[in-house]
Amino acid sequence: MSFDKLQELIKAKKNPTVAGLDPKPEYVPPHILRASLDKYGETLEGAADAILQFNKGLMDALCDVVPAVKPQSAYYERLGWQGMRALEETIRYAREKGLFVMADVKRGDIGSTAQAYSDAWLGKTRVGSADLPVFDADCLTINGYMGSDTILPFLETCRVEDKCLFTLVKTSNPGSGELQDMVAGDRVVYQVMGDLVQRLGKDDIGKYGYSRCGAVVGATYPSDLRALRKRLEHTFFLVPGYGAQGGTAEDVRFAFDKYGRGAIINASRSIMCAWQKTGHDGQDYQDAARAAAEAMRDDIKQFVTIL
Ligand SMILES: O=c1ccn([C@@H]2O[C@H](COP(=O)(O)O)[C@@H](O)[C@H]2O)c(=O)[nH]1
Repeated sequence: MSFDKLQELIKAKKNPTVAGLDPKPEYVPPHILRASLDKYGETLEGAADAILQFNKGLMDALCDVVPAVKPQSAYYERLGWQGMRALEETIRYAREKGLFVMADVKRGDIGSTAQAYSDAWLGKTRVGSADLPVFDADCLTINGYMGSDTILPFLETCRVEDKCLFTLVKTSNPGSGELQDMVAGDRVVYQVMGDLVQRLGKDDIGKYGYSRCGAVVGATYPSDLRALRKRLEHTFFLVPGYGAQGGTAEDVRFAFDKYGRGAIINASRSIMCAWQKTGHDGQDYQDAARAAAEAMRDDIKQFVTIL
């Protein structure tokens, strides 16, 4: 069970947080960006090289503090195929460093296309008689709002490959309530989605009590987070929205079960861009990122004890 592996890494590092890798060239310290642009010019290749070097430096600094990284595919896609190559190399490097890789791609489509996405991100692509891993993440975010036929192909790949998923349930953005909070019979839409996620995962529960089918639940709606934790006892949560979006440790404490398990809290910009607040031109970006990740861990530890 892949959430078992994640839970064990969380316990070993005493840290239920994940560092987001959402790199824009503007977030890369000037000395790294300059070196890549000198080598490749002001090109997509230059920008992709810069974000890859930045990611590697961040992972070197963070790999003994955080259990996981969450690269957000959009920041790599915007640099074309060179960006996607940087993402593939980022994932490979993370795995070499013993980090659990959560690819944030929020994919979802009809069953046959969902299968192709899950081959690409979690499984293997068949070429002749060979089955070839592609991005090979440990875990994936998906958008399951097209229904169970979208989620099931991903879940089947997870079962075969011993991996796991996070499906969007109640997202952290200001407009999430426009659709997700709509009343649907005796429930609201995000509760319907949460119940579906829990039902689809229920036959494959790991040793810590969680299925392979997790949920994304934002830190920015703490009362919904608290109610969902009670409602979805077998569903592991990915909780974005801490830090840059205003979520606090007091808010995210509701994501955990009584053993301090069942959730991982994400922060991206507040870790990656920590160097921009130190006034040292980015030469200290690794120390700054590490200090930000340790501060987040210690902040959450005030409210959550991991057993
Ligand atoms: O509801 C959601 C779902 C996903 N995200 C993603 O998490 C990070 C948050 O980044 P910060 O810089 O820590 O705000 C980003 O990759 C989002 O795409 C989310 O924020 N909310």
